[in-house]
Amino acid sequence: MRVMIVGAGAIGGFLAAKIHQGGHEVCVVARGPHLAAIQADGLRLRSPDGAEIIAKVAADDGPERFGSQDLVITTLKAPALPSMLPRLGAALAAGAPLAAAMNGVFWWYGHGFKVGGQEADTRRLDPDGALAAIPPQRAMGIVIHSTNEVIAPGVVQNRSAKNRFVIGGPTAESMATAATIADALNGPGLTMLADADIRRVMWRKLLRNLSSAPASVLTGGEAYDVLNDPDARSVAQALFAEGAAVAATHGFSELAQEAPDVFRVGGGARQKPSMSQDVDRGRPMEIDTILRSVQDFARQCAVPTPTLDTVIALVLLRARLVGAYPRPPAQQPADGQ
Ligand SMILES: NC(=O)C1=CN([C@@H]2O[C@H](COP(=O)(O)OP(=O)(O)OC[C@H]3O[C@@H](n4cnc5c(N)ncnc54)[C@H](OP(=O)(O)O)[C@@H]3O)[C@@H](O)[C@H]2O)C=CC1
Ligand SMILES: CC(C)(CO)C(=O)C(=O)O
Repeated sequence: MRVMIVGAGAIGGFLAAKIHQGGHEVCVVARGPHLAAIQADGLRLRSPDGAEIIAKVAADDGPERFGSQDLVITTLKAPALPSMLPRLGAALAAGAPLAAAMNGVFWWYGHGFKVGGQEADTRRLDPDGALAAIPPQRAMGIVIHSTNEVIAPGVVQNRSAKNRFVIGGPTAESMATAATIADALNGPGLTMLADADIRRVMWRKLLRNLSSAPASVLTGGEAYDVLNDPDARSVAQALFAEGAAVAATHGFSELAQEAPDVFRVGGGARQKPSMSQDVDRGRPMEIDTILRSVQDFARQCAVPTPTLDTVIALVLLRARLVGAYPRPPAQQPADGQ
């Protein structure tokens, strides 16, 4: 299979190395010193035990020169996807599916998915309509259960004992394609499973991100700190409960029962959630896909979310102060100020 990974950072680097190891033809789109290191020495993936694989993959700063692919996986942070899309024409020309491996709500989530007689409100995720150009039968999402970080240019450190990726899409046709992709990619080095109920899988992960990421953004703590501090933990539990109440209006009421697992003593990664790493680096944050989309769903179904509303307001301010989220037009400073 010819597979392109667009935005081969932490997650994309893991996937590229593993898919390459599985015998597929892999090319990656990256940039800066990370790209230069991949081009010079290959993509290096380190396991938690220190073992390393080096994947000699083709790499460039754009997708254009690689030509048509059988599968395009984007592992860009969500805010970067719309501006990349117009550049993917050649890669997608032969009808390749586009799978987004990401946290949060997929832009296609509402396609054919009614909540109280209305399509779920995902307008915030595609305000300019760029992503709507992807035909739903070729649109896919990958839910990630794997922790990785780019620790040096060209070097990805994996930090999970188990790494599991779950793929699915919004239509019967995209689900059939997702099953074919999972068959092709799943193997000893990579767990890639298809799930026809991908929205449920998405929510399970989303509730975990939603619970721990905001307090980490606001306090600088790791996910472990947020989930084990007696005071911050109650904020995380309230966020989980509100998110689970929203998920229930979408038909996923059993997810509320997972709270004891999420909040078991000693749980939570010994690493800052990626949204918190982004605010530290002043990089565009996935606030719309992980937080505000859930708030939009809540408003559509009249579910009260007082804790979520409060933390979103504070996270937005923190993000705006470091330039990681746009200010509303009314708050743009006047010339000369
Ligand atoms: N890391 C993790 O452990 C987990 C991440 N996720 C999710 O996975 C998704 C990907 O996250 P992650 O891998 O951590 O993110 P990274 O920032 O590590 O990877 C994204 C990569 O895309 C690159 N990039 C951005 N724009 C362009 C462009 N125009 N051209 C070329 N390269 C570009 C970035 O470069 P640059 O660095 O220069 O911006 C970066 O290397 C997110 O949705 C995240 O929430 C989910 C579970 C765990
Ligand atoms: C790895 C994990 C689960 C940590 O919260 C994550 O999804 C993230 O960093 O966004």
